[in-house]
Amino acid sequence: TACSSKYVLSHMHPMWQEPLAIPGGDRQSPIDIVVRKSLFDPHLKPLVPAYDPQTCQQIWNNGYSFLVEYDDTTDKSTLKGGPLEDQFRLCQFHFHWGESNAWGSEHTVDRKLFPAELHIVHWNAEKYDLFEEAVMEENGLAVIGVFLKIGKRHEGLQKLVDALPAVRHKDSMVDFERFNPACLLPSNINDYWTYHGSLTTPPLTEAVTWIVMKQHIEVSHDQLAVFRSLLFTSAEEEVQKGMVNNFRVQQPLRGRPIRSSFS
Ligand SMILES: NS(=O)(=O)c1ccc(S(=O)(=O)c2ccccc2)s1
Ligand SMILES: [Zn+2]
Repeated sequence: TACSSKYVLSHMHPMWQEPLAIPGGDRQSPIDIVVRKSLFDPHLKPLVPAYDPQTCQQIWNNGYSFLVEYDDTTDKSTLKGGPLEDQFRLCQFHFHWGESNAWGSEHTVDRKLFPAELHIVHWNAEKYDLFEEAVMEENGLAVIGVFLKIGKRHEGLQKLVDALPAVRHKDSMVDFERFNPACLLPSNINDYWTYHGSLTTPPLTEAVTWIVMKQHIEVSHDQLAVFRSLLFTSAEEEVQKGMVNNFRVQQPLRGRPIRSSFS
């Protein structure tokens, strides 16, 4: 793939070697959100996530992060409103985090780094028949980003944390049921920034309407420590590598507007 999984030895050693050039790559993610350069857009609507926890299927380690995957063959779990013109289907959520609480998020706000970031991934099932199609289209995906801070224990997250030891190695998977990702959203989901960008892991396609929440959620130090107990490597590999710093380096804004739903 464009980005091999080699380590880049740098201060924050993100996970992989950056490709030299992405075809047409002037809408890459993540970015730094410069608050004073974002533009309040009064036409942005409230976001309407409607998730059915019964569509939750499994949790697995794909060697980049751990993902909780949902049945996206029906419109039972959807996202609409906000900057979106169509109705999108929930397909998975995952996180990015650091080896220390000093960094780990992919997006930053006025250069402020958070210890981790949640991504809830949806695809445009109104315009496309398959996820694989949507991934290649500019209005194909919508990802909600939520920053995590270290603080009080997140009760909703604990069910997920308790399942992580079962998916310690790359390619391990276990059933996971009745988890509603809405419990991971901040209390105020009406304050967000939105811009057009890309996937932050291969294939890095510029298919994403990003919706980054202004309000963070809190998780405990111990909960985030369990994320760091996961491994990038499969059980067979002799050298085990801890799954940390699985974030991409920030990308140039290239003049893109960042709109805010709040003034
Ligand atoms: N970090 S991120 O939210 O930008 C992201 C990266 C990859 C995905 S994907 O799982 O949708 C996907 C998409 C295409 C191929 C494989 C996985 S979402
Ligand atoms: Zn992500």
